[in-house]
Amino acid sequence: MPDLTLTKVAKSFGANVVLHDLDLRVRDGELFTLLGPSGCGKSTTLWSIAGLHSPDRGTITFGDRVVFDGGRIDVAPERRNCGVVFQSYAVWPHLSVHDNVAYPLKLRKEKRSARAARVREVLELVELDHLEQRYPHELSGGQQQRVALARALAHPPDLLLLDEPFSNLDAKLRERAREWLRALQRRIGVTTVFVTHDQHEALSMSDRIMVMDQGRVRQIGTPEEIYQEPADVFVADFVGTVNVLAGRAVPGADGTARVRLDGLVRPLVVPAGAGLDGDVRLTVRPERIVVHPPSGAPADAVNVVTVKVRSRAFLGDHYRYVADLGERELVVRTLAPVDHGSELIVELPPDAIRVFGPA
Ligand SMILES: Nc1ncnc2c1ncn2[C@@H]1O[C@H](COP(=O)(O)OP(=O)(O)OP(=O)(O)O)[C@@H](O)[C@H]1O
Repeated sequence: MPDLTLTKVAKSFGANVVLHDLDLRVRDGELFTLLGPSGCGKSTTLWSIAGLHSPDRGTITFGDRVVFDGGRIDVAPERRNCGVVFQSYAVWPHLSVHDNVAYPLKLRKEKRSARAARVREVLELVELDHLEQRYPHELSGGQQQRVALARALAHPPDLLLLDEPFSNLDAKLRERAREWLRALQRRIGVTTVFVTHDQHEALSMSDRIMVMDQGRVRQIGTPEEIYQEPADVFVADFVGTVNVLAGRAVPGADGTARVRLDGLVRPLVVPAGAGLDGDVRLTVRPERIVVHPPSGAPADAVNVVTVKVRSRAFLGDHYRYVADLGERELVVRTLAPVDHGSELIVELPPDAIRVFGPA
């Protein structure tokens, strides 16, 4: 399977600039996810790769094959050899499962016997071989989506392109579908570009994620890098839950870095070397905040503050509290049950804090 490279791909619809000189490289065999809010240009990127949109500028290559080059080269979608699955199942209602999957092979004029063998093979792959003669209306949503996937794989594609393929499935089924697809993708090793606006989906399935915002790349990294080392506040906030606290850096005489927050008596100690100056924003994940018992925090704990619980939600495996921290709110995630209105002694460990510039 080839690498996929996009170089300075730009696309506008009228005055609306949807992709700003996008650069990305998907490695051979990788499951690469485009993640971002609605309208950020994920589908436009995927469609440009598939050849369903022509970018205004830029280059797209599959390995050393140029499929798009500034309009001089624009290989037709059916010659790019991409398997594409969209959000809507887009299986033909009047064709059986077998005939849906056989269709692309028929178009390619493959021999009947080879066709039948390949259909059987991909239906086994998606675990639908026992439903070969059924029609789409006799299948569940998840099964229809697997038919669409089998059809995309029927003629082995160089690239598999998936645009929110699970969004019509309910939460439980979706979770199973993710695991199943990830295992299948690993097994067949097809280079895959996956579009979603669901951070959990992106984190759980991807080798690497590209976070997009308004047609620009915010960050490309592994799920761990994106979550633990976000490039900016947008990424930190879009992927997972994060507390964003605006404050002002104060130079520490002892070489440590500190940030003063309105309403807090003592400035917070933040990681040294954070390059602090003037207005800053701090981020801290709710699960990194340590909750101490009412008897208090150990003497060596830093950034210990008492906060008042304003609301609480029991979420089965943890409680989520929203508490007042000075003049702002702090989301805390913990197993400890605490009443609404009571006080919590919390610690914001410096290594859980990341420092960014002002908004
Ligand atoms: N054919 C089109 N004509 C005009 N504008 C379009 C067209 N397709 C997309 N757009 C606009 O381009 C922008 C990006 O759309 P795109 O579908 O790529 O976003 P997305 O990130 O996939 O969003 P979603 O998650 O909602 O599908 C949006 O502002 C959208 O309205």
